[in-house]
Amino acid sequence: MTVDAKPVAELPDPRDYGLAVVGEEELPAELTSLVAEVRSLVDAVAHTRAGDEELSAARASVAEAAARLRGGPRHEIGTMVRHIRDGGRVEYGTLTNLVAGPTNAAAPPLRLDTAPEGGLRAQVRLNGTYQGPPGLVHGGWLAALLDQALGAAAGAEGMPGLTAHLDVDYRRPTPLNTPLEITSRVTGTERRKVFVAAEIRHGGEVTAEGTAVMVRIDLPGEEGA
Ligand SMILES: CCCCCCCC/C=C\CCCCCCCC(=O)SCCNC(=O)CCNC(=O)[C@H](O)C(C)(C)COP(=O)(O)OP(=O)(O)OC[C@H]1O[C@@H](n2cnc3c(N)ncnc32)[C@H](O)[C@@H]1OP(=O)(O)O
Repeated sequence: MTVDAKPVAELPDPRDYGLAVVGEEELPAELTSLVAEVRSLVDAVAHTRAGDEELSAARASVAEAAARLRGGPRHEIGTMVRHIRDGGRVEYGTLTNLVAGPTNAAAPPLRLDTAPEGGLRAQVRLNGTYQGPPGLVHGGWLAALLDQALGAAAGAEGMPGLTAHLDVDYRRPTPLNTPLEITSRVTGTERRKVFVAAEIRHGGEVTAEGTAVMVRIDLPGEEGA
């Protein structure tokens, strides 16, 4: 279904919306490796069986690290990050996006690239901190992954927007600690609505799939278009 399609030829520049932008390549390697270390820390804390002495020493180290970082210069909330993806495609996302933000240690993170068959594709492996039922990925988290892949598919076609409606079907249990494939694409447009579809697969089988209506953000100067 493609009615009144209005894809934006050029990606909107978040600076036109008054948002700060940082290039992914400008993030210090020390910061990205710190984020990776914290991801590993969260997993280690979640599953540790250490004794009181070890736990107390670890708590003191973590508190000291947090104190070092808390007072320093910070990116403001809403700062966007510019990624250069395969083939030179430019993508903007929020720096601390819960699913894909490169400085968010709570994000896996998800990196979506252009798929040869069209749309976007990513591989992700979720550790035990994404657990819902025993040994399985939390359903709310699967919905978050799908939402991100759906929004990014619209964004990749120059139609960034907000999710107005999200439908998720859980087809099979999704295991932890194993490669998952995520795919997404635009299936149609109607005025400001962008229809998108996405799947999560394990071993080639769909474990969860979703569709959404994204409502395209008005570009400055085209309100009501
Ligand atoms: C800022 C600059 C950025 C620049 C570059 C960015 C690049 C980024 C690219 C890519 C990465 C993105 C990855 C993100 C992924 C995660 C996404 C999220 O988590 S989004 C957070 C959760 N969602 C919300 O918080 C929305 C809350 N809702 C709203 O704000 C409004 O309801 C909104 C904007 C969705 C619509 O409000 P209205 O006033 O603008 O528009 P109306 O006139 O109501 O609707 C427009 C059309 O949409 C339909 N519509 C509205 N709500 C619907 C619904 N729930 N279901 C179905 N259709 C709906 C309406 O019926 C209308 O359709 P008709 O043209 O008349 O046919």
